Amino acid sequence: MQKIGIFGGTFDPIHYGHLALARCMRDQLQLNEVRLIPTGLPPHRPISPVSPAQRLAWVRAAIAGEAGLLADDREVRRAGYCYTFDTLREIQAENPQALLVWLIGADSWQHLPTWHAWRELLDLGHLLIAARPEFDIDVENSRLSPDLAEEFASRHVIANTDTLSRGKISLLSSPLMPISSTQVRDLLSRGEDVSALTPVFDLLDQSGLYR
Ligand SMILES: Nc1ncnc2c1ncn2[C@@H]1O[C@H](COP(=O)(O)OP(=O)(O)OP(=O)(O)O)[C@@H](O)[C@H]1O
Ligand SMILES: O=C(O)c1ccc[n+]([C@@H]2O[C@H](COP(=O)([O-])O)[C@@H](O)[C@H]2O)c1
Repeated sequence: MQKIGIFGGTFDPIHYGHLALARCMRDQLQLNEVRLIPTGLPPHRPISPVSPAQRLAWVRAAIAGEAGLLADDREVRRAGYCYTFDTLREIQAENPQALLVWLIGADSWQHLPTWHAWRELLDLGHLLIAARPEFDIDVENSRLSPDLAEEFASRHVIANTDTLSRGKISLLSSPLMPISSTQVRDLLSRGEDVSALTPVFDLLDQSGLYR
């Protein structure tokens, strides 16, 4: 069965943490491809002054020539808010035989109950959650909403190539990466070197953005 990885983000800008996660899901779960999908108009955060087209261009540059990683521009082209539910449904309709395997970080996971049609969204693919420093994914943790803990308990499986299945949730076995777009933006605004944090440091520099 074809297995399509889906990794949505603001990518404002893309960094090595994003790349590591995309490679990790591709390799560990033997996905045919992983689509990085920069969001256009995000429903849950302030609009970035950096255009969707610019963020997409950096994603393209960051993954150029890398087998199995693709940039998908559908959310950049979409008019109105970008909901992951719509994105997964579209990709499934275009690939009726494929299994969708979608990834979010632990911070996004904590906020999932605020997402559009979040329970139905969980039925559309196999969700992978990536650990992130300072964001707990421990389902015993009292800060996790009871609704979310309940969904996790009923859907959780250990991720491997045999257990991948629609409607399931797994923790991705990925290294903890203390890196964020916020950190990249902050360093750039102070004129500091970000070459250790993102492969597109030279393009960021040339753009003059975030200064
Ligand atoms: N270092 C990381 N570890 C785990 N997950 C991450 C990491 N960086 C980003 N993610 C996840 O990748 C997805 C897209 O992230 P996004 O593009 O918002 O980057 P970000 O670094 O979180 O940005 P910002 O600092 O602007 O919030 C989100 O689900 C987020 O949780
Ligand atoms: O569908 C939703 O309601 C929804 C709400 C918040 C975030 N998302 C998606 O989650 C991904 C990560 O979002 P962010 O803000 O952490 O970059 C990105 O693809 C967003 O489109 C989706």
